[in-house]
Amino acid sequence: MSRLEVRDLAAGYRRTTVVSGVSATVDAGGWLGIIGPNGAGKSTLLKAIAGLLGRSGEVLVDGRPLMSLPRRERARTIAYAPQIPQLPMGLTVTDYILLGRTPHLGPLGWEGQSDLEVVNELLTRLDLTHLAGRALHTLSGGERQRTVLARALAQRAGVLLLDEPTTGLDIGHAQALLDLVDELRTELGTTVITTLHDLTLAAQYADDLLLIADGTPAAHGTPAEVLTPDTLHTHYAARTEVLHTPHGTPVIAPTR
Ligand SMILES: Nc1ncnc2c1ncn2[C@@H]1O[C@H](COP(=O)(O)OP(=O)(O)OP(=O)(O)O)[C@@H](O)[C@H]1O
Repeated sequence: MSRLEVRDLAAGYRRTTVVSGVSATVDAGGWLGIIGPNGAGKSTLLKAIAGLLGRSGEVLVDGRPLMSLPRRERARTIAYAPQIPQLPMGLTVTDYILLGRTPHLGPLGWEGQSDLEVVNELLTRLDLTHLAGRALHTLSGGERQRTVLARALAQRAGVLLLDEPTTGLDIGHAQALLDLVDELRTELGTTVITTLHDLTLAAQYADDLLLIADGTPAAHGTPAEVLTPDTLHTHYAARTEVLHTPHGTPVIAPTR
């Protein structure tokens, strides 16, 4: 169970600041969706939270600064799946997902039965079992995407950061993935932050949404509070109608 707190975070590349003024708290088992137009800084923010970019401000997990944790403990604390991963192409799907277990292996680095069970469950849940022995470079885009997510989920970290996890996935595989993440947060108390372009999916899974525009927070609240036609017009230059499911969840319909 991990509570994540981001305090006045700013980050960028070389001398250019891309995101700034970001503060947010995600309770243990909570789900924060980061949304915003192309180039707004969502991926940069996620990388900065993961500790992969130079930044100012603070990221605390259960009150402890993330960067103060030893490397191995940090890997058990926070897992990150990038939008465009660099893959070691020679590996098989199973061996690649097993890499996610590295922070949990014993001193000799051998994987045990419990590690293999975690990997097998993910292969099943993400519809990858038939590809278990395939080399990564032979996978389709959606298969590769599910494999990358499986590796991040195998890490069983308390905080899960997923950058556009449904990109390239068909609607069924996208739902299966988000359902699995949702189960992890209810069963294990995993705290989740995802960037998502699909605003309807974001509204269905996240407790809260943080809208980033031009590198700064433009709106933060429940999906119903953030996803209004006015906000979408202002920040996305989009024409939309906001419908609602019988449960009251917003459904974003583009209009002509
Ligand atoms: N490695 C980099 N070096 C320099 N600038 C970068 C780098 N990566 C991203 N940027 C710039 O930072 C800004 C924010 O990029 P980022 O990828 O965080 O946006 P995003 O909101 O995730 O966009 P998208 O929705 O298009 O994926 C953009 O102007 C981008 O060109």
